[in-house]
Amino acid sequence: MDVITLLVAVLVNALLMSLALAVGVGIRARSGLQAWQFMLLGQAAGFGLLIAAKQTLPVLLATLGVMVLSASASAMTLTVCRFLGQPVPRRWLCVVPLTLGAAHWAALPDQPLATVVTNLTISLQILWASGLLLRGAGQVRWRWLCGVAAAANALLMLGRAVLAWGWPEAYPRFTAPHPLNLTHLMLLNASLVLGTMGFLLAHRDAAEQALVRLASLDTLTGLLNRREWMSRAGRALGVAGGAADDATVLMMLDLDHFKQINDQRGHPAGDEVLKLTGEVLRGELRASDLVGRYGGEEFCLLLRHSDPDAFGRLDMRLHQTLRRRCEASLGFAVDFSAGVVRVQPGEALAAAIARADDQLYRAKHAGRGRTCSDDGVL
Ligand SMILES: Nc1nc2c(ncn2[C@@H]2O[C@H](COP(=O)(O)OP(=O)(O)OP(=O)(O)O)[C@@H](O)[C@H]2O)c(=O)[nH]1
Repeated sequence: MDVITLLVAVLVNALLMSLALAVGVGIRARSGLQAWQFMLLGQAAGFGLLIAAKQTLPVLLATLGVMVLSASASAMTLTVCRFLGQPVPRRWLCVVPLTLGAAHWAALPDQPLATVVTNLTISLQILWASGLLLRGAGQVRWRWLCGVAAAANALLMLGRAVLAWGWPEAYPRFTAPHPLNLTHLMLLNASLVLGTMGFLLAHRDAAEQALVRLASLDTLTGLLNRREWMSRAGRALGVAGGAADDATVLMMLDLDHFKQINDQRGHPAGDEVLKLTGEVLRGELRASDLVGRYGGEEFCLLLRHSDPDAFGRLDMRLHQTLRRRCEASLGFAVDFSAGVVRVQPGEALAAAIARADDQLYRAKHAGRGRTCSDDGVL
């Protein structure tokens, strides 16, 4: 087994995986997988240039090869940042390959020094990406897979830098048939495959999470949709065990004259009102409260540990804030009617909703813009 054969194997492997990703998953701009495709292409191009440098223009092609490999390591960090939703350190990702190119060019008359500079820089780049993956990886398997594969690869590169620095005669250059070179290239091949598998898993996880979000959230307001609210409220009330405490309050809320808003100002204005209502509800309620869009212009709230005074103040704030926000953003005020009940211990969710709906009906008939209750919540 010689180093050039292994290098060609890495090149072909990286090219094929990049192609397979493009064909299988497509090319979606700014996605993590797209950055990984760049990483794979960078590996193929970088090693291609290093092999070509053996035949012609050694200094120029080797320097270009080193820069491309460093850019490929930057693409790995970009991949990780995109999958983890972290800010991308763009400047660093560009500056490091350019600086390495200049340093390699300057150092090249001294081959061991060029090897040290190259291996040290790229190994630190890869360790950076691997650190991002492994820090706080918890139970996320793809992070361990990609992080450990990258770290092993980086550590062997670091070993090369140390050898070239301390024992230049024993480690002349990266194409020498040294056991470290052979081990590194085999491990690099494996780490590219494992990395591709890991990031495909990450891609699948992200798609799964997006589906769960889509299935549980109302797309217009960002609140829980009816099905998800019912299921969470049912659980919160402990339907089976009748665990509702006597300070659990259920509120059904319906925007007033909403049809008129749609008819007179257009459907988009109606949608804006719904979005603002979602924002007001999210802004005014506690994280422990459950709020959902029940349907159309109707919303439902389940509030735990709500005493009458606190609920009265919240109710007033909701009416005032919605009127004020609509006035400020849309130029007209919108109010709502609501019915509120205290959930009885052991009461089924559907029964509490029906009682709150009766109170809502009362509020509409009493002139709208108010909240009604018949069991002392207000
Ligand atoms: N813009 C918009 N309108 C919606 C949406 N969902 C339901 N609606 C409209 O909401 C309106 C509800 O009208 P109604 O049930 O008569 O209620 P209302 O006009 O608010 O009357 P009151 O509740 O009695 O004050 C209908 O015109 C629906 O088309 C939506 O997602 N966007």
